[in-house]
Amino acid sequence: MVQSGLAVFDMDGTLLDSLPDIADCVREILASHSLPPVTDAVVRGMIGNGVQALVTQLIRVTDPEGHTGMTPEETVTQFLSLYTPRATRLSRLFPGTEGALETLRAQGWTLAVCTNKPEAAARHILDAFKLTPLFASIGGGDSFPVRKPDPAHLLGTIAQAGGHPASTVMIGDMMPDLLAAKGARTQSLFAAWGYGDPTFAEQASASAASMADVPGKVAALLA
Ligand SMILES: O=C(O)COP(=O)(O)O
Ligand SMILES: [Mg+2]
Repeated sequence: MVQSGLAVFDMDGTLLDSLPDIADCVREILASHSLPPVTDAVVRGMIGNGVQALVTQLIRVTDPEGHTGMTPEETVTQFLSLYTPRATRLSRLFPGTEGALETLRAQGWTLAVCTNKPEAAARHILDAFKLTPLFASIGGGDSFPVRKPDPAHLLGTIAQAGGHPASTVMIGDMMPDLLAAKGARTQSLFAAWGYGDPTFAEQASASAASMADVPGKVAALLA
């Protein structure tokens, strides 16, 4: 009998390789302020803490002296209006994602998403990939008063899915995912295929090299 519980997935860098669309929107914002473009590699390290954090880092890196007058508030609005409608133009699920989710469901796991992305954008993306029906709850970065790394974001997502922290594994690629899991007292699985530094694995209960590894790894964590 396979041990099963609740598997909570982060989105960007875990389910979805969202970097190409996010980086394109970032470059469009920079061009609108006559600033030079940044590479995908620069943007990669800015993803995972929510859109406010991405914008704050972007302004710090590209316009540290404030010559353009771009403000975090206006830039968040600009980013969301550019990104939300085209979030799946270039972005793709990581290899093996659909198969891993189907295997988990067949083994009796309940699935959820806990992302710092705004809930509307997250739902738009899951709908586009026809994944929405697989998830018992979708906790976005604006669904609760706080977001990862605050454990209340993960705990709220778990409660909405009808789960319990003791039988939950949080799967994610960045420190906010692993810190939220620690705070919520769930198991955690580091998504080594994502955008995080490999050393983040030290902060997780276990590490997976690819989506295909996830069903076996989460089962082992709850055994
Ligand atoms: O940084 C974001 O906006 C989203 O990141 P997450 O899906 O990895 O939580
Ligand atoms: Mg992530």
